[in-house]
Amino acid sequence: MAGRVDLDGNPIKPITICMIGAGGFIGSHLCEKLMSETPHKVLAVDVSNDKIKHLLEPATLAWADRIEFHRINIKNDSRLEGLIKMADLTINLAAICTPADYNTRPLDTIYSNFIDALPVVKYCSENGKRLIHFSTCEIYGKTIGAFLPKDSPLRQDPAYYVLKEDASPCIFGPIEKQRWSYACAKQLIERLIYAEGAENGLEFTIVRPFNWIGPRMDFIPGIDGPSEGVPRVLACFSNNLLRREPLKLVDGGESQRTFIYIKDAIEAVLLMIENPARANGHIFNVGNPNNEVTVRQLAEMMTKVYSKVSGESSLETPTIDVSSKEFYGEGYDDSDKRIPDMTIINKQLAWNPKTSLWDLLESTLTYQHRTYAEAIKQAMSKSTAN
Ligand SMILES: NC(=O)c1ccc[n+]([C@@H]2O[C@H](COP(=O)([O-])OP(=O)(O)OC[C@H]3O[C@@H](n4cnc5c(N)ncnc54)[C@H](O)[C@@H]3O)[C@@H](O)[C@H]2O)c1
Ligand SMILES: O=c1ccn([C@@H]2O[C@H](COP(=O)(O)OP(=O)(O)O[C@H]3OC[C@@H](O)[C@H](O)[C@H]3O)[C@@H](O)[C@H]2O)c(=O)[nH]1
Repeated sequence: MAGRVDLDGNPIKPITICMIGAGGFIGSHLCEKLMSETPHKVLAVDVSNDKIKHLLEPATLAWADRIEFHRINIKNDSRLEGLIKMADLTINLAAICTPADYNTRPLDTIYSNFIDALPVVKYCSENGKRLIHFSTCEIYGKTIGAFLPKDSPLRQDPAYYVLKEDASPCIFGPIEKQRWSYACAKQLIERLIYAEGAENGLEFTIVRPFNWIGPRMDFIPGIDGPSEGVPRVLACFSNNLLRREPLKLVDGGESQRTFIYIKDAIEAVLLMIENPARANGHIFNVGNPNNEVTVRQLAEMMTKVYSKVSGESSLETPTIDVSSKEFYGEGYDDSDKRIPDMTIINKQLAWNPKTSLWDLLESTLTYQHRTYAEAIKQAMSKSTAN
């Protein structure tokens, strides 16, 4: 760790980071990176620490004095301001961020993504502390191209679909499509942070993740999460593969996504943490434009990769179609296509993703198989015995 320098060749000084939502998917990978590769200290705030237990125990771990867990619900805990004051930088990851919740629990979604984030912004601004806030690629909503006729040649023109931080509009559906409650709440908190920067000098960076995936994402229903719960697509498809049931394609699986390996994305976040002069005042897309697939293609690729890593044959009927109403309920809607423009992050942080979709699925599904296959087998044999 000695002799670490930033992108401008200046030595990096150890800092204290208040990380809110540190016990989640992204937080767990960020904590791991900070502990193993940097001298920084983390005040890890979350309601749960299951995903970072391996970093907290035993007390003999090399970094034991650099990470502290605080079980705090930021909705109602007066200790939050003290922790933000103690830190040099606050990173806010806390949110409800699974699409199945957006249309079924819109109030919780809006409170979590807007109201609960307000005190964090306020404490940072009032105490002159830097903030890295996690927003989302959903902020772009639908592409302009989605409104063109299906056979329009303009649909092939990147001007109609590539998503640029400083140029693309935010296009959401009508209010009754409650899917957009999340994107809209994230948009308003972005605008508030931006305004705090403009009017009160808050030093901020906003991150817009584009479908980061990897180990520890969400939960496997009935194993380490509620049996009726619906996680994001990686965990849904992993669950289907582990149980040898067909993968469900919502509305034909035609939507497109670009997936990025969590470890590539974490490299970008570390650059933001350690290069404040280059990151402050910016909004960054963080994704992998080279890894675009339709959800159907993702299902096909995951089926192949899982068969390779588990040694099990694929099902004769690997996928089935399901309507969004049946799968998510009333008020669901979808983003059609998400390709991040990379100009700003390339220019400011000289960062690029590295891992192909096949490779990232191979390491992630190896983890899923190793972690869950046995537990699923036991749960399934128990339920057939009953
Ligand atoms: N993973 C992605 O691809 C992705 C994409 C776009 C945006 N994001 C954003 O990144 C952030 C982190 O996402 P993630 O994938 O790690 O999700 P996650 O659900 O795994 O992590 C969120 C964490 O925040 C915690 N949390 C929520 N409310 C809290 C509260 N009131 N008090 C304390 N802790 C609370 C949860 O317990 C959880 O551990 C979110 O803001 C999300 O909107 C993620
Ligand atoms: O079993 C499933 C699950 C999901 N899907 C589809 O797969 C696509 C991706 O779904 P995900 O659950 O990963 O979530 P989305 O990409 O739509 O949204 C995510 O985007 C970025 C973040 O802000 C959030 O983590 C989440 O809103 C959607 O089109 C969804 O309808 C299926 O076809 N089958």
